[in-house]
Amino acid sequence: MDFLKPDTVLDLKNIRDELVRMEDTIIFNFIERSHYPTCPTVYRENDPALKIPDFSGSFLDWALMHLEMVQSQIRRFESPDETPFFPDKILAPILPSINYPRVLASYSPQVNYNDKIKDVYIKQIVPLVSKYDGDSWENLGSIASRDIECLQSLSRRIHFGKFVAEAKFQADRALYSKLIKEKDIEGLYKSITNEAVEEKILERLCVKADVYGVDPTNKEGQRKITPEYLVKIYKELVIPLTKEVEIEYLLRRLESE
Ligand SMILES: O=C(O)C(=O)C[C@]1(C(=O)O)C=C[C@@H](O)C=C1
Repeated sequence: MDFLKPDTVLDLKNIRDELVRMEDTIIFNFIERSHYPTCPTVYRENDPALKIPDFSGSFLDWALMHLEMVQSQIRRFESPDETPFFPDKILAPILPSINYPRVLASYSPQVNYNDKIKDVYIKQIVPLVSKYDGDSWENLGSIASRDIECLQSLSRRIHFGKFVAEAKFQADRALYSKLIKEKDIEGLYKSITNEAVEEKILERLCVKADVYGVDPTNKEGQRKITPEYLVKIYKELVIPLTKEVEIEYLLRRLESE
Protein backbone atom coordinates (compact mmCIF):
# COMPACT_ATOMS: atom_id res chain seq x y z
CA MET A 1 0.00 0.00 0.00
CA ASP A 2 1.07 3.53 -0.77
CA PHE A 3 0.30 6.27 1.76
CA LEU A 4 0.41 8.85 -1.00
CA LYS A 5 -2.52 7.05 -2.67
CA PRO A 6 -5.52 7.05 -0.29
CA ASP A 7 -7.45 4.45 -2.34
CA THR A 8 -4.80 1.81 -1.75
CA VAL A 9 -4.69 2.60 1.97
CA LEU A 10 -8.41 2.12 2.58
CA ASP A 11 -8.73 -1.11 0.63
CA LEU A 12 -9.44 -3.80 3.24
CA LYS A 13 -7.65 -6.46 1.22
CA ASN A 14 -4.48 -4.34 1.04
CA ILE A 15 -4.72 -3.63 4.75
CA ARG A 16 -5.03 -7.34 5.57
CA ASP A 17 -2.12 -8.20 3.25
CA GLU A 18 -0.03 -5.65 5.12
CA LEU A 19 -1.08 -7.19 8.47
CA VAL A 20 0.09 -10.58 7.17
CA ARG A 21 3.48 -9.13 6.19
CA MET A 22 3.81 -7.60 9.64
CA GLU A 23 3.49 -11.07 11.18
CA ASP A 24 6.92 -11.95 9.79
CA THR A 25 8.51 -8.77 11.14
CA ILE A 26 7.01 -9.40 14.58
CA ILE A 27 8.05 -13.07 14.64
CA PHE A 28 11.63 -12.29 13.63
CA ASN A 29 11.81 -9.51 16.22
CA PHE A 30 10.64 -11.99 18.88
CA ILE A 31 13.27 -14.47 17.66
CA GLU A 32 15.99 -11.82 18.05
CA ARG A 33 14.74 -11.05 21.59
CA SER A 34 14.65 -14.79 22.43
CA HIS A 35 18.46 -14.98 22.52
CA TYR A 36 18.47 -13.02 25.79
CA PRO A 37 17.09 -13.47 29.30
CA THR A 38 14.19 -11.39 30.70
CA CYS A 39 16.59 -8.78 32.17
CA PRO A 40 14.30 -6.87 34.58
CA THR A 41 16.96 -4.17 35.02
CA VAL A 42 16.07 -2.82 31.56
CA TYR A 43 12.48 -2.08 32.69
CA ARG A 44 12.95 -0.98 36.33
CA GLU A 45 12.23 2.73 36.82
CA ASN A 46 14.99 4.79 38.43
CA ASP A 47 17.02 1.71 39.33
CA PRO A 48 19.69 2.76 41.89
CA ALA A 49 22.06 0.23 40.29
CA LEU A 50 21.66 1.86 36.88
CA LYS A 51 21.65 5.62 37.38
CA ILE A 52 20.78 7.69 34.31
CA PRO A 53 21.70 11.39 34.62
CA ASP A 54 18.81 13.90 34.32
CA PHE A 55 16.18 11.27 33.57
CA SER A 56 13.28 9.73 35.45
CA GLY A 57 12.17 6.35 34.12
CA SER A 58 13.59 3.03 32.98
CA PHE A 59 16.65 2.35 30.83
CA LEU A 60 14.27 1.19 28.08
CA ASP A 61 12.33 4.47 28.30
CA TRP A 62 15.53 6.47 28.04
CA ALA A 63 16.69 4.55 24.95
CA LEU A 64 13.26 4.57 23.28
CA MET A 65 12.69 8.28 23.93
CA HIS A 66 16.05 9.30 22.49
CA LEU A 67 15.67 7.03 19.48
CA GLU A 68 12.22 8.49 18.78
CA MET A 69 13.61 12.02 19.00
CA VAL A 70 16.10 11.20 16.23
CA GLN A 71 13.55 9.21 14.22
CA SER A 72 11.10 12.12 14.38
CA GLN A 73 13.77 14.32 12.81
CA ILE A 74 13.99 11.96 9.85
CA ARG A 75 10.16 12.02 9.42
CA ARG A 76 9.20 8.69 11.01
CA PHE A 77 6.10 10.12 12.67
CA GLU A 78 4.88 12.05 9.66
CA SER A 79 3.87 8.70 8.23
CA PRO A 80 0.25 7.95 9.22
CA ASP A 81 1.12 4.34 10.16
CA GLU A 82 3.65 5.32 12.86
CA THR A 83 2.70 6.25 16.41
CA PRO A 84 5.28 7.57 18.91
CA PHE A 85 5.67 6.23 22.46
CA PHE A 86 6.76 9.71 23.58
CA PRO A 87 4.52 12.07 21.57
CA ASP A 88 5.50 15.05 23.76
CA LYS A 89 9.19 14.63 22.94
CA ILE A 90 9.16 14.34 19.19
CA LEU A 91 10.96 17.03 17.18
CA ALA A 92 10.41 18.77 13.85
CA PRO A 93 11.94 16.91 10.88
CA ILE A 94 15.19 18.18 9.39
CA LEU A 95 13.94 16.84 6.03
CA PRO A 96 11.19 18.60 4.04
CA SER A 97 7.67 17.42 4.96
CA ILE A 98 5.99 14.88 2.71
CA ASN A 99 2.39 16.13 3.17
CA TYR A 100 0.66 12.78 2.98
CA PRO A 101 -2.98 13.05 1.87
CA ARG A 102 -5.25 12.67 4.90
CA VAL A 103 -6.91 9.25 5.07
CA LEU A 104 -7.65 9.06 8.79
CA ALA A 105 -9.74 11.44 10.90
CA SER A 106 -7.86 14.45 12.30
CA TYR A 107 -8.00 13.14 15.92
CA SER A 108 -6.31 9.89 14.87
CA PRO A 109 -2.88 10.67 16.51
CA GLN A 110 -4.72 10.98 19.84
CA VAL A 111 -5.72 7.32 19.61
CA ASN A 112 -2.43 6.14 21.10
CA TYR A 113 -2.22 2.73 22.81
CA ASN A 114 1.56 2.74 23.21
CA ASP A 115 1.61 3.01 27.02
CA LYS A 116 -0.65 -0.02 27.20
CA ILE A 117 1.38 -1.87 24.54
CA LYS A 118 4.61 -1.23 26.47
CA ASP A 119 3.04 -2.41 29.72
CA VAL A 120 1.64 -5.61 28.16
CA TYR A 121 4.95 -6.24 26.35
CA ILE A 122 7.06 -5.97 29.51
CA LYS A 123 4.68 -7.88 31.79
CA GLN A 124 3.35 -10.56 29.47
CA ILE A 125 5.40 -10.90 26.30
CA VAL A 126 8.99 -10.60 27.59
CA PRO A 127 8.54 -13.53 30.04
CA LEU A 128 7.17 -15.68 27.18
CA VAL A 129 9.81 -14.95 24.56
CA SER A 130 12.97 -14.68 26.71
CA LYS A 131 15.57 -17.44 26.96
CA TYR A 132 15.37 -17.64 30.77
CA ASP A 133 14.53 -15.47 33.77
CA GLY A 134 17.47 -13.36 34.90
CA ASP A 135 19.68 -10.35 34.25
CA SER A 136 22.51 -9.92 31.77
CA TRP A 137 24.52 -6.80 32.52
CA GLU A 138 26.74 -7.09 29.48
CA ASN A 139 23.70 -7.10 27.18
CA LEU A 140 21.60 -4.18 28.48
CA GLY A 141 22.03 -2.15 25.28
CA SER A 142 21.35 -5.10 22.96
CA ILE A 143 18.26 -6.12 24.91
CA ALA A 144 16.81 -2.59 24.93
CA SER A 145 17.49 -2.38 21.17
CA ARG A 146 15.67 -5.67 20.53
CA ASP A 147 12.81 -4.52 22.79
CA ILE A 148 12.45 -1.31 20.81
CA GLU A 149 12.20 -3.30 17.57
CA CYS A 150 9.54 -5.56 19.10
CA LEU A 151 7.61 -2.60 20.53
CA GLN A 152 7.66 -0.55 17.33
CA SER A 153 6.51 -3.49 15.20
CA LEU A 154 3.72 -4.32 17.66
CA SER A 155 2.67 -0.67 17.83
CA ARG A 156 2.48 -0.38 14.04
CA ARG A 157 0.41 -3.58 13.82
CA ILE A 158 -2.00 -2.64 16.57
CA HIS A 159 -2.50 0.96 15.41
CA PHE A 160 -3.23 -0.34 11.91
CA GLY A 161 -6.65 -0.89 13.47
CA LYS A 162 -7.29 2.76 12.57
CA PHE A 163 -7.05 1.99 8.83
CA VAL A 164 -9.24 -1.09 9.25
CA ALA A 165 -11.81 0.99 11.15
CA GLU A 166 -11.82 3.80 8.58
CA ALA A 167 -12.22 1.30 5.72
CA LYS A 168 -15.12 -0.40 7.50
CA PHE A 169 -16.76 2.93 8.35
CA GLN A 170 -16.58 4.12 4.74
CA ALA A 171 -17.94 0.78 3.50
CA ASP A 172 -21.12 1.11 5.62
CA ARG A 173 -21.58 4.67 6.87
CA ALA A 174 -25.25 4.19 7.75
CA LEU A 175 -24.70 1.20 10.04
CA TYR A 176 -21.61 2.62 11.75
CA SER A 177 -23.14 6.10 12.20
CA LYS A 178 -26.12 4.52 13.95
CA LEU A 179 -23.95 2.38 16.25
CA ILE A 180 -21.67 5.35 17.05
CA LYS A 181 -24.60 7.70 17.79
CA GLU A 182 -26.09 5.09 20.11
CA LYS A 183 -22.65 4.44 21.67
CA ASP A 184 -23.41 0.77 21.08
CA ILE A 185 -19.99 -0.65 21.92
CA GLU A 186 -21.20 -4.24 21.82
CA GLY A 187 -22.75 -3.65 18.40
CA LEU A 188 -19.53 -2.05 17.18
CA TYR A 189 -17.45 -5.00 18.39
CA LYS A 190 -19.84 -7.35 16.64
CA SER A 191 -19.65 -5.51 13.36
CA ILE A 192 -15.85 -5.16 13.28
CA THR A 193 -15.23 -8.78 14.23
CA ASN A 194 -14.58 -11.33 11.51
CA GLU A 195 -14.01 -14.68 13.18
CA ALA A 196 -12.99 -16.44 9.97
CA VAL A 197 -10.19 -13.90 9.42
CA GLU A 198 -9.01 -14.28 13.03
CA GLU A 199 -8.96 -18.08 12.78
CA LYS A 200 -6.96 -17.91 9.58
CA ILE A 201 -4.40 -15.62 11.26
CA LEU A 202 -3.95 -18.02 14.17
CA GLU A 203 -3.64 -21.04 11.86
CA ARG A 204 -1.02 -19.25 9.76
CA LEU A 205 0.92 -18.21 12.86
CA CYS A 206 1.12 -21.84 14.00
CA VAL A 207 2.71 -22.81 10.70
CA LYS A 208 5.06 -19.81 10.66
CA ALA A 209 6.23 -20.40 14.23
CA ASP A 210 6.80 -24.05 13.41
CA VAL A 211 8.87 -23.25 10.33
CA TYR A 212 10.74 -20.07 11.38
CA GLY A 213 11.32 -21.06 15.00
CA VAL A 214 13.89 -23.75 14.45
CA ASP A 215 16.90 -24.39 12.22
CA PRO A 216 15.36 -26.32 9.27
CA THR A 217 18.49 -28.45 8.94
CA ASN A 218 18.34 -29.44 12.61
CA LYS A 219 14.73 -29.78 13.70
CA GLU A 220 15.80 -31.29 17.01
CA GLY A 221 17.82 -28.13 17.81
CA GLN A 222 16.69 -25.43 20.21
CA ARG A 223 13.33 -23.79 19.40
CA LYS A 224 13.45 -20.00 19.39
CA ILE A 225 9.72 -19.57 19.15
CA THR A 226 6.79 -21.92 19.66
CA PRO A 227 3.34 -21.94 18.02
CA GLU A 228 1.72 -22.04 21.49
CA TYR A 229 3.06 -18.77 22.75
CA LEU A 230 2.85 -16.97 19.41
CA VAL A 231 -0.83 -17.87 19.12
CA LYS A 232 -1.35 -16.87 22.76
CA ILE A 233 0.25 -13.45 22.16
CA TYR A 234 -1.89 -12.79 19.09
CA LYS A 235 -5.12 -14.23 20.46
CA GLU A 236 -4.96 -12.64 23.90
CA LEU A 237 -3.08 -9.41 23.20
CA VAL A 238 -2.44 -8.33 19.61
CA ILE A 239 -5.89 -8.90 18.09
CA PRO A 240 -7.84 -7.64 21.16
CA LEU A 241 -5.72 -4.47 21.28
CA THR A 242 -6.20 -3.91 17.53
CA LYS A 243 -9.94 -4.14 18.12
CA GLU A 244 -9.72 -1.66 21.03
CA VAL A 245 -7.97 0.78 18.70
CA GLU A 246 -10.70 0.23 16.08
CA ILE A 247 -13.46 0.90 18.62
CA GLU A 248 -11.85 4.01 20.13
CA TYR A 249 -11.26 5.39 16.64
CA LEU A 250 -14.84 4.65 15.55
CA LEU A 251 -16.46 6.10 18.68
CA ARG A 252 -15.11 9.55 17.71
CA ARG A 253 -15.60 9.15 13.98
CA LEU A 254 -18.66 11.41 13.66
CA GLU A 255 -16.64 14.36 15.00
CA SER A 256 -14.95 14.41 11.60
CA GLU A 257 -18.05 14.34 9.37
O1 LIG B 1 -9.17 -7.76 9.37
C1 LIG B 1 -10.04 -7.19 10.03
O2 LIG B 1 -11.20 -7.05 9.63
C2 LIG B 1 -9.71 -6.63 11.34
O3 LIG B 1 -10.55 -5.98 11.94
C3 LIG B 1 -8.39 -6.90 11.96
C4 LIG B 1 -8.45 -8.08 12.93
C5 LIG B 1 -6.99 -8.33 13.41
O4 LIG B 1 -6.61 -7.77 14.44
O5 LIG B 1 -6.27 -9.02 12.69
C6 LIG B 1 -9.31 -7.69 14.07
C7 LIG B 1 -10.63 -8.03 14.11
C8 LIG B 1 -11.25 -8.96 13.16
O6 LIG B 1 -12.04 -9.90 13.84
C9 LIG B 1 -10.27 -9.63 12.30
C10 LIG B 1 -8.96 -9.28 12.25
